[in-house]
Amino acid sequence: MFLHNMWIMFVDMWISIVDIMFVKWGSLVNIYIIAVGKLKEKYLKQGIEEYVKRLSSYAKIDIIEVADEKAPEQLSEQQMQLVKRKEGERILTKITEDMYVIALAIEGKMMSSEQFAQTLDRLATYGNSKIAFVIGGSLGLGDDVMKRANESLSFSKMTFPHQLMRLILTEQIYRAFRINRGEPYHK
Ligand SMILES: C[S@@+](CC[C@H](N)C(=O)[O-])C[C@H]1O[C@@H](n2cnc3c(N)ncnc32)[C@H](O)[C@@H]1O
Repeated sequence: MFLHNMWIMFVDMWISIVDIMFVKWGSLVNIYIIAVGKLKEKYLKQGIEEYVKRLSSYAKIDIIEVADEKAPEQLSEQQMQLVKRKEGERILTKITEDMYVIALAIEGKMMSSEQFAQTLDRLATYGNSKIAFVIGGSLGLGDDVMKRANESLSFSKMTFPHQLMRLILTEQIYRAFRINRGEPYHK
């Protein structure tokens, strides 16, 4: 009986280790990029496709687009809030309970590529196999999405167009996996 219990414990422990390694090293990491609006520019599409292809050996990447609201120049503060709320509702329907959500926001936390790589590594180590990055529309992300986010990430104090942000993000995720694997990557 004692030996039997020891054997079960050993097998359980081994399964947990294998699970952690799978999640940590990519095979079970699912990355979602939830973005407002359609990607129109061909050169951006090509760039993103290239990084998604390169990333496929590390993780599964899903890019989920939600429709944007029309946001003409002369909107009142209230109308802008409404646009962000409607877009936010669409974003939230794509987020499941088990996702770790990182909202991209200018006022979010800035980090180096190495720190970003460590963040992804830490998430994978602690079993977060579903990581969702959220990119807002032309007016940014609404309060409800920011509340749901586990953390927010800034790529600088500058404002980037949301379509370009997708390309920058996919490149940085790819760079992070290369850093975490200790694989060469041009500086
Ligand atoms: C055109 S920007 C929105 C600008 C809007 N005025 C704001 O303050 O959020 C569209 C989206 O791209 C992302 N974005 C743009 N610049 C960023 C930056 N420097 N860091 C992180 N995300 C950024 C954010 O998700 C933002 O919601």
